[in-house]
Amino acid sequence: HPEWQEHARAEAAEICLGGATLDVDALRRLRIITMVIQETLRLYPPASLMMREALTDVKIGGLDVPRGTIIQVARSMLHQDEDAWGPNAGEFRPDRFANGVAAACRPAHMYMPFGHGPRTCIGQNLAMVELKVVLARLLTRFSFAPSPRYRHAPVFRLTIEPGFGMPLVVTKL
Ligand code: HEM
Repeated sequence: HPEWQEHARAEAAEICLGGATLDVDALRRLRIITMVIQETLRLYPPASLMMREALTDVKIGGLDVPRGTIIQVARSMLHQDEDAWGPNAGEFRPDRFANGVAAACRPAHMYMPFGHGPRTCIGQNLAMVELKVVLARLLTRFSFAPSPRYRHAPVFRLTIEPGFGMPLVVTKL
């Protein structure tokens, strides 16, 4: 999606002007980069399975779930459900997050790359800061394109990964 790479680079260039420190205020202003990260974590949630054990007998909708059952939910199914996200759920459209997660899908907790509830990811803010800093710094120095050898084949190992690696053509700007 070279057009989004360009938008993200323009934003990074403006905010990192003259090697400016990426402090809290600067990170907050990286709106396009935040949307690009959110959309990437939607389509390819690295931690793809959510697992929960029923501690008591419980009824979920019309389903009787006995105590001790392990329930696994595939995050990518929640993240691509057209009822929640609309007919373009399968497309890479970072602008769906322009007005926040609550406006991007209904109900809002259908988006959960970092999990949900009391055991939600403790490192999510650190992860978002790292991703924003690394992307902003790299985008102002280099441009990226997939190598002709790249084959799009996401696979589930412990996390969702590119099945045959991620060879890139990196050009110094
Ligand atoms: C993009 C990066 C990351 C993703 C997608 C991610 C995703 C997740 C998910 C889905 C869970 C399970 C939440 C649940 O069951 O509801 C989790 C738990 C956890 N994550 Fe992350 N995580 C990321 C980065 C990090 C980082 C940077 C740290 C630490 C520095 C971290 C530490 C943890 C810990 C300790 C838990 C267990 C929390 C608990 O059970 O109470 N994660 N993460």
